[in-house]
Amino acid sequence: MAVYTDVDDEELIGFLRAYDLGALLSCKGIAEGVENSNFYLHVSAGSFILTLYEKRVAEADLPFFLGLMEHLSARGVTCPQPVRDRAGRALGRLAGRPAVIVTFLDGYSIHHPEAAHCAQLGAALARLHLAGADFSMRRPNSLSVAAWRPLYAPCAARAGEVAPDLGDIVAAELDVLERGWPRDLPEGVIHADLFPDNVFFLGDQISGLIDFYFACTDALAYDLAVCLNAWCFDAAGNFDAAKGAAMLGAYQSLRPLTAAEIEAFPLLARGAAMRFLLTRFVDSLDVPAGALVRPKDPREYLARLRFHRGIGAARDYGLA
Ligand SMILES: Nc1ncnc2c1ncn2[C@@H]1O[C@H](COP(=O)(O)OP(=O)(O)OP(=O)(O)O)[C@@H](O)[C@H]1O
Ligand SMILES: N[C@@H](CCO)C(=O)O
Repeated sequence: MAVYTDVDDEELIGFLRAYDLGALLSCKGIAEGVENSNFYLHVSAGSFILTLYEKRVAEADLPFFLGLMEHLSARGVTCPQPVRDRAGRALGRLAGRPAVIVTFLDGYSIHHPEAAHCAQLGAALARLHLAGADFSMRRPNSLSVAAWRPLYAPCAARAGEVAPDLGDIVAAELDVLERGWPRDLPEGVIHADLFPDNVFFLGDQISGLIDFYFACTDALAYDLAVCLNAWCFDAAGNFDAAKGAAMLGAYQSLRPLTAAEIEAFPLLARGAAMRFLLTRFVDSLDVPAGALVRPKDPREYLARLRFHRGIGAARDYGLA
């Protein structure tokens, strides 16, 4: 997260009056993340996270995200829980933005995951998919293939600011992805942004998952492709086959992929790289003045996309 919207102490104290959390002790902005404004909230009742939702989160989608966190937690997936006010409402309004208080999770994220962390993540992702199977709400993926061209088009003229060949690669790649994107793979609830900074560890075990604000109903294997991109490449953009095998193997030990998912995987991996390349590119052109945020580098995902374009078949990822 980040801080795009400042919260005035008086207003926060007024906001907290609706809750049974006691007095405000401190509230500090969190620099990590890029999407929403987040604060460590310390009140008499303990430590919490206060989130103000920013541009990419539609207020109408919040019941899906909050309901999903409650659903998954009830099925053994450790994730933040929305705190309800005395009237039973989880969603409030603060500093002109939709706002929610969620429980604080102990743990720390691993910035340079090893193969063992990737295996843990693969298993955690499969458990999330299985736990989400009976979640009754649906939310289409608003950042899937149909969204990429409209996201890119207004910024296309500035592609050369990131890399000389970015414009050519994106143009060619969008055609391929739009033409071949698989439509009939097994679907369910996906996290869609399960990067290392959204996974907490205690010791060598995953202790919790956070940041469900891109969660949606989409192909389960696409979620795995997002994670492969986020966890199994080194800083120079080289694929680490051992990490890939660890993640894919652990996932499949709990939820084996179908033949169609395996066949589609190379294209899903290209699409996942494209999604993060584009949001990073667009965000890098428009950092709000005064925001506490460290924008993420689109070139990391250009390197991944280049790698995936050279892949012949799923077996090159270690999938048979
Ligand atoms: N429930 C929580 N418990 C403890 N820490 C949390 C919790 N939620 C968020 N944080 C802290 O806030 C930081 C930012 O949160 P988060 O990743 O959800 O933000 P975001 O802007 O949505 O980020 P992203 O760029 O991953 O989309 C996390 O890295 C973590 O340090
Ligand atoms: N996880 C994303 C940021 C949130 O969408 C990225 O690293 O680009």
